[in-house]
Amino acid sequence: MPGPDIRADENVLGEMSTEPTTAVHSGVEAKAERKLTVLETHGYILGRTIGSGSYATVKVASSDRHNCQVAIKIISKFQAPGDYLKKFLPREIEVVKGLKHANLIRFLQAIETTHSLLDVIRKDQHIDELRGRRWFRQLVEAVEYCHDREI
Ligand SMILES: Nc1ncnc2c1ncn2[C@@H]1O[C@H](COP(=O)(O)OP(=O)(O)OP(=O)(O)O)[C@@H](O)[C@H]1O
Repeated sequence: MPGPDIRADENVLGEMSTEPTTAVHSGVEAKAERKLTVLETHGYILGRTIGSGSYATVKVASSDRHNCQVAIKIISKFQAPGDYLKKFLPREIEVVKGLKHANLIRFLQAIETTHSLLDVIRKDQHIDELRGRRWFRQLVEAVEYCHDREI
């Protein structure tokens, strides 16, 4: 993996939420505020795309914590094959983690995100009855649990 001028490398598994939301602050002025993305909560401000591979998109970002620019490798767990996620990617991370040389990229961290129900529906588009029934049961059980506690 090349990295001529960007020395840090970041592996991100999963997808990031970019959906905006609004929050109302107490005080004189009510101000609209955007929900932070997963990367922003880790102190990274995402920039332009600098490359793409078979299963990843690589973007440049600035890091508050590291006080430098980093490369962020974003991998969709929906799109990448199981073999890559379970075998090749962990191996790549292990190898890169062990590299400590002035002229090579340095691995900083991996962030794995989980998928929301909306992500699954967007991807699969059609939810079969078996899955729909299972999810609905889980939902009803959770609501019942809350109701039992008078919530
Ligand atoms: N640390 C980095 N610094 C700068 N650019 C990078 C860095 N890592 C990756 N890139 C850029 O992103 C591209 C995609 O990288 P990625 O590791 O996903 O795939 P690849 O190794 O090029 O190919 P493949 O997916 O087939 O193994 C690279 O070709 C390179 O241009």
